[in-house]
Order: sequence, then structure tokens, then C-alpha cells
Amino acid sequence: MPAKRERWSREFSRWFDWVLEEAGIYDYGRYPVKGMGVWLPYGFQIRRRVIELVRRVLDGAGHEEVLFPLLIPETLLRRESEHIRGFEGEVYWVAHGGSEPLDVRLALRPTSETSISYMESFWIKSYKQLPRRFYQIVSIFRYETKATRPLIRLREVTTFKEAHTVHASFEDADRQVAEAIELYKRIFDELGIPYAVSRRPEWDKFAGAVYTVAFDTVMPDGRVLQIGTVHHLGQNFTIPFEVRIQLPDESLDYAWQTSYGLSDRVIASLIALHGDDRGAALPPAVAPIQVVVVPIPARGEEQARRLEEYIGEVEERLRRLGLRYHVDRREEVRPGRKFYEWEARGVPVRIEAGPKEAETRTLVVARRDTLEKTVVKLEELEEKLPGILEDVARGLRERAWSWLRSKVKRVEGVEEAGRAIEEERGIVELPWCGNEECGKRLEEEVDAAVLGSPLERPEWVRGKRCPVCGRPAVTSIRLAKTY
Ligand SMILES: Nc1ncnc2c1ncn2[C@@H]1O[C@H](COS(=O)(=O)NC(=O)[C@@H](N)CS)[C@@H](O)[C@H]1O
Ligand SMILES: [Zn+2]
Repeated sequence: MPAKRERWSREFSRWFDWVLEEAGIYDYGRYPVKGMGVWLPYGFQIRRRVIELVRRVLDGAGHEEVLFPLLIPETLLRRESEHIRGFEGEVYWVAHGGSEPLDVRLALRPTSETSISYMESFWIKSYKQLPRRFYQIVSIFRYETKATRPLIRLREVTTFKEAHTVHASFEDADRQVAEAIELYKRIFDELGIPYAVSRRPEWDKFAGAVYTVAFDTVMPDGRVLQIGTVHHLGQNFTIPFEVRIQLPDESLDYAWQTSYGLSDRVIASLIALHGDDRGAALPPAVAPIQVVVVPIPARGEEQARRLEEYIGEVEERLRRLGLRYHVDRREEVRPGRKFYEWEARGVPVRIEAGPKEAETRTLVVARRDTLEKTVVKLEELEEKLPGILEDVARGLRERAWSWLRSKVKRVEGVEEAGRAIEEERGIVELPWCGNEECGKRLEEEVDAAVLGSPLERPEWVRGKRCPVCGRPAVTSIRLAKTY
């Protein structure tokens, strides 16, 4: 019977703070700058493996990793008017070098379209060089005014993967948006994180984008977290930054761009959505320790020696399997306490071995997701353990997807939408005529944010009418309380 999820959902924020600390993942709230925290060793291991996964997916899809300066001169940041309008209030400025006031203020990058476009104007001259797909994994800084939260809303976003691509046509950039969406699906699927993909409404897209597609997930408290975004930037940055290319017909035009970002929120959502009241439950792919072995103390010298020998045989097999494992030999800690600690840290599989198991040459194998225990013969460990780890990965993914599906609700009318959000949070979907005024009216009347519309026209709206204006629905509109 899987662990309970009372605290996990009813008091998510407190649960999340508790897990980050109890599992030694992230130290938040003590560092004396609001919105900035410390990655602790165990959490840093998780983060490292998530980054490795992101690199593997992007490098495998023709992306080139780069590293741009942190500081962006105000003159560059201001060159794209919509962009600066969108970020004006969130930029940290450096105004002095030592005691010297700087003649041009330097921004701590809030994102890097401006610095990257500026350099592309020197590098890129012809369609023959395109497409180029750069990315960097860096810290960005945003002076967030809404409530800051560990990993969810930071002022220093320490794990910000930003990809920036350049193309010879609008259509090619469009194709890159579609590819970026597929790459994000692969990353989230590998981590078992469920998502809804929506095209953001015109009035809430990235500052400087032609259009924005976002990945949203529903957190344990029912509020929606944007966990990734893909933007078609058109020529909005290449024009002010003069990134001109020669086309096949020798004419000159400005290049076309996309950008797409992930952040620490990917780690926040994998901890949150796979967790339960006992703590984290990590997908084996990114778990620092995939298997923890807890010896059950023996009585008497002879038994202890035999058990130690037996544990050695278990280790040998885990080593041969190439798994990340740990044997918890702490004398001063009882097995029950060890179970508690390693469950809080989300170790996917625990192996218990005591005198009885040494005697019968068996092992007790416990899954972290369902908590179920099975007895496995030592001889069969190498054959069975990889499958059990795969079962845990699948179990976590399926549990998270059924959670998300349970939090997406189709409704017909505005009142029903308002009630659903009020009572259950999650995402509500309504038929929509596609008209901006109706969308904005819905935001007010439902008292929730518009996430946007599905990329493909949903069948179920056929024959239905917009609840605001009564015109035929052409798509659906999704609303939610968001972070
Ligand atoms: N303050 C924040 N703390 C944690 N994650 C954040 C924060 N602000 C944004 N993010 C995450 O970063 C992703 C990309 O940010 S963004 O503003 O939407 N898009 C960009 O900055 C584009 N330049 C693509 S890299 C968002 O989808 C969101 O998941
Ligand atoms: Zn309407």
C-alpha cells in the first residue's frame, strides 16, 4: 500500500520545505539574500544528473553548449523595447566597480537573448551557416516581486538552461519550436514529470516573443507551475541587433530566432510530484543512490561475521550491475531509523539483509514508490534488480500522470469553472471562441490565470459555445491558480 499523501497535498509548502531539509537537498531561507539558497551535496548530485540528462538530449539534437558573460550593458538590454519593458522591473544592476561608478550600468542577465543576439551579429552572415542551436546552463537573476520559494521562484535561478537558435526563415524557426517541444517531452518523460502543453495567450507571452508555448504541471497543492517555455522570437531581436543574413537569392534579410528555457523548477517538480508523506521518491535515472543496503543486526560474533560476509556478496553483485549503491553500516542507528532516513531521501530501492536472509541466502527488496516488499534469492538479484528499478521509474511516472489527469477538469460554464478552481484548484478547461476580451473576462470571472489553449484543436469543443459571448467555440481555454 503506497505511503499516504496527506501532508504532501494538504500542507504542500511546509512538506516541501521539510523534504528539502530532511533529505539534505537544498538549504533555503537562511542565506541572507531573499530568493537565494544553497545546493547541498545530496541535492547537488540530483541536480548534476538532471543537467546531464538535459545535455544528453540537447547535444543529441544538434545543440552547441556555450557560455556568455553574466553582465549585460544597459545599452544592449534596452535595444529590444518589448523585452526591456517586460524585464525592466526585474533586473539587478551593477553600478560600481570598486568605488568607481560605472559610466554604463551592467545588468545581471535575466535571460540572454540580448547578449547572444549581439554576438550573433558578428558571427552569422549567411543562410549557409544556419540553423545554429546554442545553449548555456547558467545562473540568471530576476528581482521577483511575487513570493519567492525554494526552487520554485528564485531571485538567483541557479539551474537555468537557455537555448537560443537562429534560422533562415520564420518556418524553420517554427519547426525548431516544434522540435524543442519534443525534446522537452523527452526530458520530462525521462523524469516522470507530467505536463500540459499550452500556447500562452497573446497577452501573457514572453517579452519579445511572437508566440510562447509553455509546459505546465499541477503541484500537490493543486496550483499550476510553469516548468518550461518555448518561444518563437521572429525577428524581434535580430532587427535591433542587426543579425543580417544573405539568402540563397543573394538578397539580405534579418535572421529568425527561437529560445527555450528550463530551470530549477524541473527539480522542484520531480521532488514534489513523486513525493509522499515519507519524503522524496527519486526516479532511478537521477537518484544519487539507487539502492541502499540496510543490514539487520545479528546477535553474537559468529552470526555477525556470517552476515558481514553475506553483505559482501550482495555488494559484489550490485557492483557488477554498475548501480549507485550504499551500505548503511552505522552501528549507532537502528534499522527503522535508517528506513526513515533513506525513504525521506527518496532512494528508489532498499535491500534488507539480516541473519535470517544470510541463512536462507535471500534478500528483502523494498520499492520506494509503492513501499511493497518482495523476497528475492541472492542468486536472482542481478537478473531481477534492473527490472525492479524500471518498475519504480514507471510507477512514479504513472502515479504522477494519473495525479495530473485527476486535476484537469472540463467544464461548460463560468460558475462551474469558478467553483472547480475554488474547491479543487488544478486546471479547468472551457470552450472558447478565441477572442481576447472573452479570455480576459474569464480570468476575472473565474478569478484564475489563463494558461492558454492546447496546440491541437480539441474535438470536445465541437458544437459548443463560448461561455462569455455565445459564439461558436474554436478551441478550449485553460485556467488555473498559478505559482
Ligand atoms: N524566478 C524563477 N525561479 C525559477 N524558475 C523560473 C523563474 N522564472 C522563470 N523560471 C523558469 O524558467 C523558464 C524560462 O523562463 S522564461 O522567462 O519563461 N523564458 C526565457 O527566459 C527565455 N529566454 C527562454 S530561456 C520558465 O518557463 C520557468 O519554468
Ligand atoms: Zn467569446
